[in-house]
Amino acid sequence: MSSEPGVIVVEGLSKAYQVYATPRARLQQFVMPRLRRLLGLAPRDYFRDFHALRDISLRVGRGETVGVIGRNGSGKSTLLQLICGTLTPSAGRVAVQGRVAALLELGSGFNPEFSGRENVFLNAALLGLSRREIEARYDEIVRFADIGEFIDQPVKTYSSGMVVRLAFSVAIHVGPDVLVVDEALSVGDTAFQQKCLQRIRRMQDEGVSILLVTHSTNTLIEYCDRGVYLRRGRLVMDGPCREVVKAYGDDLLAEEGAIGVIVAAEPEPGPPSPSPSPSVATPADTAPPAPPAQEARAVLQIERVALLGPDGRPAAALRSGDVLEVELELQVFEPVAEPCFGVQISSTDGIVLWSATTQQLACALPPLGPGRQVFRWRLQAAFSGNRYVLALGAGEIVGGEYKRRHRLDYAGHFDVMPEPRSGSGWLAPRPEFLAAGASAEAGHGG
Ligand SMILES: Nc1ncnc2c1ncn2[C@@H]1O[C@H](COP(=O)(O)OP(=O)(O)OP(=O)(O)O)[C@@H](O)[C@H]1O
Repeated sequence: MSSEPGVIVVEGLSKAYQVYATPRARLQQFVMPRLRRLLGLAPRDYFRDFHALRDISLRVGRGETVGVIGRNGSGKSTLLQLICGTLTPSAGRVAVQGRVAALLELGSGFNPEFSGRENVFLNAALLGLSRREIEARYDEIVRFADIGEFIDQPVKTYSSGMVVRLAFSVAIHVGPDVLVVDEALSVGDTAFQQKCLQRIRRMQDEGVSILLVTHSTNTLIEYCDRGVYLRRGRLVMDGPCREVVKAYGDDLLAEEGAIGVIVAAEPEPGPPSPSPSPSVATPADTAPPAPPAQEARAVLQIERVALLGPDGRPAAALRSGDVLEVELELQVFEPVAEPCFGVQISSTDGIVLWSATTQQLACALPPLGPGRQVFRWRLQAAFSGNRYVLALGAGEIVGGEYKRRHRLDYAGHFDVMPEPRSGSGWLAPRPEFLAAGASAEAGHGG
């Protein structure tokens, strides 16, 4: 690690949780060691250590914004909590300079019995502001949170969005040196998220150091100076955002499996089924999931996807311009009068490159009866050398509009091999560069 000073310095940080196999083991751990000691026997443990974080070192400099990315359970929240001091490390050290404002677990800093107003004063005081300082900022805090009359109601009556609005507003108005945000923004509505991100930009300009956990690779690339990638409690990469996003995307795709793997997805609600049940994740070549329970039926469900190359065989790599077929097997639970299918192609960092529905493409499809059916999207891979991620949807036209009943956010991916003497990126506009000749007028000086 470099010897540069940091506003946040983390060195050799580890956190182990004690995990009990059963509630009984927890009770045994409470009682038995004392008993064994009384009996003169050597104590033994009834738990095992689970390492949520292992040997993490990183620095965040003044005015720097660092984004932390990783799959669920990779240790992101644990890292943030250790940095904020709400958890104690099992090994290593954390040093943070200045006032730290944190948005950790939703509303974790609020007392639910107190009103919003009382919580503002309580929170800001805990962050070191005097009563006079809080009074001077109070109106601005309330204006930014924009939760109306709720400010005088107990926080336990707030929606999760309101809690985030107030918590974020307090955090940004206490004049922090360090802002730590754990995915909290994803709870707010889009307009509020934008307002927060604009404020984050302003804080960056003011030299606040920011540590941000995000699942959005776009937010990482757009707002962070550096990315930190955690995988199963270990820091596997600390570097430029695009490289971190690429490594994360590669791992994600590798772990989800090769072509034809279906990830779990929620069928979307639709009449006549009252409440849909989640589908089961199944690799393409294993048995399909059992149909949803009778009382919680979905209209239809995509159960298998395969990506086929120009020869009709499963393919993971294509040449630019090849024809690609995306085969999907559908389980239809209820008759569908006007079926409709959607397809979306994205980059590995989640940017939608193209999407379409059969309705947009004016493909009139016959009604579907209950049972299994197989369909194919035929597409041309008119793309540059890169990796592409597919999402699929299926549903029906109701009142002239596409109502999606099931979506697979990840329905597979494919690589288009880079061609010699071509550009890079996503599009393949088949460029040529021509010398079109000098204009006669210019040549004669007008
Ligand atoms: N109190 C606890 N006792 C035991 N294990 C825990 C405890 N808190 C967290 N863990 C485990 O530690 C690991 C890391 O959890 P953490 O919440 O830090 O991950 P994360 O990357 O923030 O996940 P997510 O993206 O889902 O929020 C997980 O496997 C989690 O189950």
